[in-house]
Amino acid sequence: TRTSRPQRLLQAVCINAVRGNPDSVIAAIDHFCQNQEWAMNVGDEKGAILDSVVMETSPSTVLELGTYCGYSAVRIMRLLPPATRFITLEMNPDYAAVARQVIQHAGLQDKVCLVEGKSADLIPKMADMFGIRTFDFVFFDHWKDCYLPDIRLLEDCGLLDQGSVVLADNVLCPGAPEYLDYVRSSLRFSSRFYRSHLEYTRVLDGLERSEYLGHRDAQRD
Ligand SMILES: Cc1ncnc2c1ncn2[C@@H]1O[C@H](/C=C/CNC(=O)c2cc(-c3ccc(F)cc3)cc(O)c2O)[C@@H](O)[C@H]1O
Ligand SMILES: [Mg+2]
Repeated sequence: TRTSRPQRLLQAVCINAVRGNPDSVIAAIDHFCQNQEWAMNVGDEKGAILDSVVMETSPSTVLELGTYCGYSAVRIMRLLPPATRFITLEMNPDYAAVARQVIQHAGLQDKVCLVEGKSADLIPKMADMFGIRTFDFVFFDHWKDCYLPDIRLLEDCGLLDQGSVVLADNVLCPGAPEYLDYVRSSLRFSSRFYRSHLEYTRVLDGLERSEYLGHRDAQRD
């Protein structure tokens, strides 16, 4: 096929969403994925949980791993006050290009900082590149086998502070078992699971919210 699924998703946004209206962009993507083609956006059911965790955290600095088409970036940014720093990392240039246009259609292009590259390469550069000391809120929605190495990397780079919240998508489907074992057994995190469903389906899935408790030692046995 000539166009990719992200390009067809972007087309649906351009046709059906009102420029400058983030909620209409979210609705257009959800409609496209429910009625035309499934795509791996966090979706409306898990998206509502994402919204509530963002709002209760009221973060000053936000990091997202795995922009894809920009759906969760729009969901998060539409809730943030003007001064909030929002950084999203995407390794695939084609997806990044679609995401920039989706975010622009929502009118949020001045708020987004979309960096192209791999999380493991970029996380150690966050302080130097953006003068960010710590992130108050981090959303994991990239390759599931990167969740564990990347939360360890965030800790090692000192990018998590006491009270920082890491919210991870898909901990049941496709699943991130090693990540779950780690955050649930570590004395440095307090974790809780939000039961939900895989986007646009009835398949069980959920989000894990892990709050950083500070630099402690030891593991829970
Ligand atoms: C280390 C690194 N650095 C930077 N960008 C990175 C990166 N690793 C990946 N990315 C980027 O992030 C997105 C990838 C997201 C991966 N998400 C999923 O695999 C996923 C899959 C499903 C799913 C569930 C049931 C099924 F039957 C099929 C699929 C649902 C989901 O919600 C998912 O998130 C994609 O845009 C990729 O380029
Ligand atoms: Mg996901």
